[in-house]
Amino acid sequence: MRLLADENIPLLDPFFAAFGEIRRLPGRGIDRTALADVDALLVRSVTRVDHALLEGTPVRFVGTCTIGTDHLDLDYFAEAGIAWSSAPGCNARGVVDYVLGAVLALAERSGADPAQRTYGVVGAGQVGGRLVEVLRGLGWQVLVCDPLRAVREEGDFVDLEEIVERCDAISLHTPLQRDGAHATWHLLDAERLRRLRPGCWLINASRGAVIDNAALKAHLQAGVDLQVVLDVWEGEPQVDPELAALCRLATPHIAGYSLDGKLRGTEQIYRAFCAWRGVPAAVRLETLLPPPWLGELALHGDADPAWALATLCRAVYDPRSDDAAFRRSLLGSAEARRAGFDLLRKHYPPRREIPGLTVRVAEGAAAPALRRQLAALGVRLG
Ligand SMILES: NC(=O)c1ccc[n+]([C@@H]2O[C@H](COP(=O)([O-])OP(=O)(O)OC[C@H]3O[C@@H](n4cnc5c(N)ncnc54)[C@H](O)[C@@H]3O)[C@@H](O)[C@H]2O)c1
Ligand SMILES: O=C(O)[C@H](O)[C@H](O)COP(=O)(O)O
Repeated sequence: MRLLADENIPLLDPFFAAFGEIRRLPGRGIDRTALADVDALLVRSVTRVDHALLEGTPVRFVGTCTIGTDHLDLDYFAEAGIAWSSAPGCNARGVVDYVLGAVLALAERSGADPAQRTYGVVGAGQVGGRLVEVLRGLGWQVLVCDPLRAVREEGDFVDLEEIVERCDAISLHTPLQRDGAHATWHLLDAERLRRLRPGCWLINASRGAVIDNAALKAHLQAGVDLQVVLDVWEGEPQVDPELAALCRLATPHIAGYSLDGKLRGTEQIYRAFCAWRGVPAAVRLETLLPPPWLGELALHGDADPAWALATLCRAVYDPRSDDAAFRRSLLGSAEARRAGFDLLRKHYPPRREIPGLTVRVAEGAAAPALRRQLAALGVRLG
């Protein structure tokens, strides 16, 4: 059996070497010629996998080690009888940690208390759903917009217009859907951007085109008070440096790039591949995932919970370092910027997730509040 894989997929050998030959290529370099004798294709999000790529090739299985599937032509797969799988939820926690880090950075910069804002989460699936749980667990006010969930289940959902009008921090977590009743392409268009509350924090770690980037740039250039954090960009890997300069935080589509999330992505595709082959999944991620690097910490029982929240989150991950590296990469030519976007992602420093922490809290006046907060963050209590 021959497998072709994006070279940025980690742990290919431990999970897939037993099945046959594994060839590796940059995800953007995978073409029909490379697939001429390939049975299974393993990608991340940068390879468009459709009729044009697969027609006439022997590929019968496609796995994407990512949450997003907007780069896959699923209708064509169904028509052509090609088995496929994505990795739902694999890096959702990485994105939650990114949003927390972004919120804390915006709060520090503006002097605002993050606990006093009204958060709006748009899209409450694997990522947004976890984010809502964490924010509400912290005792923060959160409005949730997810029209697809709203028709399926009881719950406290609001529409997008209410999010736009009432929230002073909005985080987008929808898939990119170009058409249909719940299309998300340019969900935040010029008109909705205009109606955002002054001083609003707007975070996009979903897909670039969920916000109309040209409209956003024009809006920011007009001097509107809007604090924007973008991890994803229309047209990436080409990023508009003028738009990036207008953002408070700008990163190269790495919100979900925790080491844990990337390895989970490969494992989930390995499991789907084994199921497709009809063989048991013998390799276990637990044996391959390194232990948390920041293991155990102790907090004084009188520690200020707001200080503890910021300190613990930042100790695990602070998106400002990714922002600084990305801004440096945007100084060169258009070609260098495009290459820089992919290089930063290819050589991304391993980062772990907040729930890997174990924290002991000594007895003290703030101990109950600290324990509640740690539980909300998903931290283990030692
Ligand atoms: N930046 C990153 O590194 C990164 C990492 C992971 C995922 N993502 C992106 O985030 C997206 C969300 O991930 P997920 O795992 O939560 O996906 P998911 O499919 O689990 O959840 C998406 C949610 O959005 C809702 N939704 C769909 N259309 C909507 C609309 N018009 N308005 C409001 N809600 C709508 C769905 O009902 C669903 O509950 C992915 O599709 C992917 O594009 C980005
Ligand atoms: O959809 C996802 O899982 C994320 O956007 C993921 O971070 C994409 O990873 P990439 O393909 O950019 O390596």
